[in-house]
Amino acid sequence: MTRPTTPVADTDGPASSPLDDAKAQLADAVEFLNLDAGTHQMLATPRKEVTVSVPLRRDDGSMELCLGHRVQHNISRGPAKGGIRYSGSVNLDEVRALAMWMTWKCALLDLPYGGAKGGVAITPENYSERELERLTRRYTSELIPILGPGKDVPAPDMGTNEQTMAWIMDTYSVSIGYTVPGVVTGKPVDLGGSQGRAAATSRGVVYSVLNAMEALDLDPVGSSAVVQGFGKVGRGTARFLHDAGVKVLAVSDVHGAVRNDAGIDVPALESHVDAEGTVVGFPGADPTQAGEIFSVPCDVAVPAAVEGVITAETAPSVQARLVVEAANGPTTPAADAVLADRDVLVVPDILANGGGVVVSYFEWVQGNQAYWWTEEEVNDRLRTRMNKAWAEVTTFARDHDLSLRTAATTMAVKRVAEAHDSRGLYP
Ligand SMILES: NC(=O)C1=CN([C@@H]2O[C@H](COP(=O)(O)OP(=O)(O)OC[C@H]3O[C@@H](n4cnc5c(N)ncnc54)[C@H](OP(=O)(O)O)[C@@H]3O)[C@@H](O)[C@H]2O)C=CC1
Ligand SMILES: O=C(O)CCC(=O)C(=O)O
Repeated sequence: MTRPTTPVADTDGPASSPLDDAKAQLADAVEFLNLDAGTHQMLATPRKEVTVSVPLRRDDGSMELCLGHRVQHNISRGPAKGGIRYSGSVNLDEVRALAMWMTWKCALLDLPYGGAKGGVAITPENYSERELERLTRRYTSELIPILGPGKDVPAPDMGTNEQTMAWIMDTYSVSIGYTVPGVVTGKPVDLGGSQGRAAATSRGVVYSVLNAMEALDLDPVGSSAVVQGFGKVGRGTARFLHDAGVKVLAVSDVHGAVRNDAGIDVPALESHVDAEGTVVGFPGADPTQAGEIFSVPCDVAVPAAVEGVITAETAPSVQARLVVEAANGPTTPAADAVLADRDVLVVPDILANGGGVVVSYFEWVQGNQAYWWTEEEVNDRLRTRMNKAWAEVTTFARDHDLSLRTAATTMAVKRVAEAHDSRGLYP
């Protein structure tokens, strides 16, 4: 199927940029913690940013210049950590926001990492596999001085996957002169990837859904959900919700959306997507407006695509009792306020989608020890970490009368600021 030139967005456009949103969330935490202006500025500013022009030889012999970025937002608690995104909408400010969210996510989940994100402004569907390999290798070569298992460890994000990580690992290793599996996570299992990493983000999202349902006294069996995005995260989330007895009423991707109020047969939809490359045309559901997916009446709405899709304008039409953020930054601060007024509980991205980086950490730990865990061990440890973070955030929110987002961000910011201070006065 041809990719639409204008992506199907669920709003008329974000009311604020992801970086504005991330900075507003940080400001709330800084205010609560009463941090000084200098510390606020330090936390609001990336420690290192690299922008590279990547010359790409297309298969037809022509040359194209692609712009790539890597932003290391913070390294106070350990090496920078975070995914690499390939998308036509990548820009430096977006990468800055995503890197800042990674810092808070790693701190919240108590991982020994700072935060980073990378991106290349290309639409991967428009490139052949050989072109993507050349692009990835050249982008990696440009970044080699700032990457490394103790410096900055990329992982997959939108538009990238295990294969991308294998190319990065190989390019880095060839340059260093020996194999360095710990330079990336989210690798193929036969190259030192972890069991359970591919499904970890979705699994963690569903643990968050189940924890939040328990808090709202909602029985998962027979409850209902909608999922925006049917990629690595959205697809697994829909599948695990289905497995937990939740009826998935609607899903969308960049091409459109499908809806079945009796509940979509998610495994059948997965087979359809494997064959057709999109949810559109699935015979077990009706076509519906992708832009209206969050107005479908249901218990849980899961944004699992891009930032800024729930805005002050669209939040009043959200029908769910719960929004669980599988995507990074899907809800703007103005939308948060609208949802709070309407008693819609929002489980924030840095908590809800933390399962991916938790298992990336497990992959890094296993690689460092050259000792591999079973998938069951990985999933058990993931669940323990997610449940611990859920308990900590909900307790902090209750004790201080904060939203889950402000509680989570505040806890994370406090940990990062304290790590910075502990390292001494002249770091
Ligand atoms: N991968 C990971 O481990 C983690 C990812 N995340 C976040 O989860 C989100 C999804 O990432 P991931 O699943 O890896 O990415 P993928 O590239 O695997 O999938 C993205 C999905 O979103 C769809 N999509 C893209 N733009 C839109 C749009 N405007 N409206 C509706 N659907 C859209 C895509 O459609 P199509 O298939 O048609 O292209 C695709 O189904 C991102 O916000 C990412 O940062 C967070 C934590 C970890
Ligand atoms: O696994 C990782 O290191 C990071 C995944 C990611 O990019 C994210 O959590 O947003």
